[in-house]
Amino acid sequence: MQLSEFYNAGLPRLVLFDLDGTLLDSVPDLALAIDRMLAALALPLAGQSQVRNWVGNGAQMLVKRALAHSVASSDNETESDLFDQAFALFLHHYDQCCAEQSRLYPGVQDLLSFLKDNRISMGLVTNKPINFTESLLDEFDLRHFFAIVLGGDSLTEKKPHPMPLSYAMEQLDVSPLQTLMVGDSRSDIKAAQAAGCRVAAVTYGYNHGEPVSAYQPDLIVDNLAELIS
Ligand SMILES: O=C(O)COP(=O)(O)O
Ligand SMILES: [Mg+2]
Repeated sequence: MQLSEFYNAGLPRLVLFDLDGTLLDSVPDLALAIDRMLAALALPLAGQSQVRNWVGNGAQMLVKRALAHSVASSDNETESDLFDQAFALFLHHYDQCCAEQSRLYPGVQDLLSFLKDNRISMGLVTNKPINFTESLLDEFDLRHFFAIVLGGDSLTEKKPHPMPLSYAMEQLDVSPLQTLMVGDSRSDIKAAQAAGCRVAAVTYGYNHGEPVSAYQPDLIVDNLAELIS
C-alpha cells in the first residue's frame, strides 16, 4: 500500500525512521565489533546470525546479550567488571569498523528522495549511540535528509518508550496523526503505538527472530520503495 492511500488527506507531514535494520544493514559490522570484543576477552565468538537477534535495544544491551551468551554464570561483581571492560572494547572496535561492510537497503535512497522532493519532514530516531549514528549518516551521505536526529543516548528514555518520538514531533511541531514511524522491530512498533502515530514495519530487518506482524504495525513492506506513490 502506498503512503498516499494510507493518509486520506495525502501524505504524512513527518516520517520518522529507525536506522539499524530499516535504513542500514549494520549487522556485519556490529558482529565484527562484538567478535573482536569477545576475542579480546578470550570468549567464544558469536557471529552474524546470533548478533542479528541481539540488535535493537541499544549498544549496552547488545554487549549484555553477547556476554550472557558467551560467559558461564558468575557473581554480580565479576559481571559488572566484565561488562565495563567488554563495553569499552566494543566501543573501541565498533568505532574502527562501523562503516566497513554496512550497506543501505534497497529502496532507501528512493524513499528518502521522494519524501524530500515532496517536502515531507524526516527525522531519525535510533537506539544506536548518537556518535556512531552521526558518523554513519555522514559516511552514507544521509544527514541532509533529516530535520532531527536522536540516538539511544540523546534523551533519558529510548524506544520502545515513546519519548524520543514524542520529542521529535514536538520539536518539529507535527501531531502524531500526521506522523508515520518506519522501523524494523517491536521497539519501533511499540514506541509508535504509545506515541499515537501510525507505523510501517519492514520485513527484512532485525526483530529478535520474530515476524514484525506479531506486533500489529499499520503497514508491512518488504522494500521501502513500496511506500512511494
Ligand atoms: O542500536 C540498536 O540497538 C539498534 O538501533 P535501531 O534503533 O536503529 O534499530
Ligand atoms: Mg532497528
